[in-house]
Amino acid sequence: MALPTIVPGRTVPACPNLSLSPNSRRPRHPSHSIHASHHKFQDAAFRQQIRTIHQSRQNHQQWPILKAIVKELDATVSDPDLLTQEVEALAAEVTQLLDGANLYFVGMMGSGKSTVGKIVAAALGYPYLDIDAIIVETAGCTVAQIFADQGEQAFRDLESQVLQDLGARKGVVVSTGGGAVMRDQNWGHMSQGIVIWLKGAPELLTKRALSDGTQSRPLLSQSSDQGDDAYTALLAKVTGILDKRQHLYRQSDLHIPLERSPGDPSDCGATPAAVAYRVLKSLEEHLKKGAI
Ligand SMILES: Nc1ncnc2c1ncn2[C@@H]1O[C@H](COP(=O)(O)OP(=O)(O)OP(=O)(O)O)[C@@H](O)[C@H]1O
Ligand SMILES: O=C(O)C1=C[C@@H](O)[C@@H](O)[C@H](O)C1
Repeated sequence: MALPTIVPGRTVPACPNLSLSPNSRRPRHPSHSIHASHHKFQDAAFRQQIRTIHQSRQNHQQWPILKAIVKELDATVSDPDLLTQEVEALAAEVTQLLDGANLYFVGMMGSGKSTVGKIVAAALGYPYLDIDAIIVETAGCTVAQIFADQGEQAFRDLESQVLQDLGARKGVVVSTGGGAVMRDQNWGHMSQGIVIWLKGAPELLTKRALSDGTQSRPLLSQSSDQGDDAYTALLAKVTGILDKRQHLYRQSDLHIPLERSPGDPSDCGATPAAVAYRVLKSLEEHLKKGAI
C-alpha cells in the first residue's frame, strides 16, 4: 500500500499511527516509565476531540491518525521526598482556591515542566497531562522523528491542536512543550487557566540538557562537539532560543525561579520539591489576590 502523503512531495516515514495500515502497531515511548491510567480511554468525548487532530489543517493533506490516544500520565510520585508534607499541606489549601482552573507549565527545555508538573498535579490531586507525550502517543513516533520527517511546523500544528482540545478539560495540570508560547492561538487556550513559567538561567538549562542528552530535543541536537566545547556550543543554542522567547514566557501569570543560589554559575538548581513548593506558594498568593 502506498504511504499517505503529508507534505506534498514527502511520504510518511516510520510513524506507525500515521500509516494507513490497520495493522500498525504503536511503540511505547521509552520515557514512559510510569503507568498510564486507563480511565482516559473511557472519556469518549475527549478521545473524539483528539481524533479530530489535523482535520482543520490547511496547508497539509490529511494526517491519518488511526490510533489517537491521549496519554494521561499517572501522577503518582514514587519518591516520597518529592511530595513533602509542606507541599501537600499547601496544596490542600490551593486546591480550594483553584476551583477547577487548569494549570499550564511553560518554560525552556529542561526547566522541569514534567518533573515539577507531576509533583504539583499529585499534590493537588489533579490529572497530569504532557503535551509532548500526547503527541508522541498520537503520532506513534518521537518528537525528534516528527521534526525530521514532517518539519517543525507540522509539530507546531499538532501542539496547537492538542492544546485546543485540552482546553475542554477542567482541573488538569498540563506541561506544554518548550515552544508552545510561540503561537498566539496557544495563549488563547492557556490563558483560560493559570500559566506558570519555570524560569531558569541558560547555564542551568544547558547542564540539564547535557546530562539528559539532546537526542530527544531536536532544537538542541545538532551539535557534534564534545566535552567543554559541547557545553559551550549548547549554551550558545540555549541562550539564543531563550533570547527569542523570553518576552513570551514573561507573559505568564507566575514566574518561578529555579535557582538555589542565584548568580552562582555552579548552581544546580533548587530541588524538584522546592520548586513545586514555590509554585504552590506563588499560586496561593495569586489566587488570594482574586486573580481568577
Ligand atoms: N528541580 C530540579 N532539580 C534537578 N533536576 C531537575 C529538576 N527539575 C528537573 N530536573 C531534571 O532536569 C531534566 C529535565 O527535566 P524535565 O524533563 O522535567 O524538563 P522539561 O521542562 O519537561 O523538558 P522538555 O520541555 O524538554 O520536555 C530531567 O533530567 C530532570 O530529572
Ligand atoms: O522548546 C521547544 O521548541 C521544544 C521543546 C520540547 O518540549 C518539544 O516540544 C520540542 O522538542 C520543541
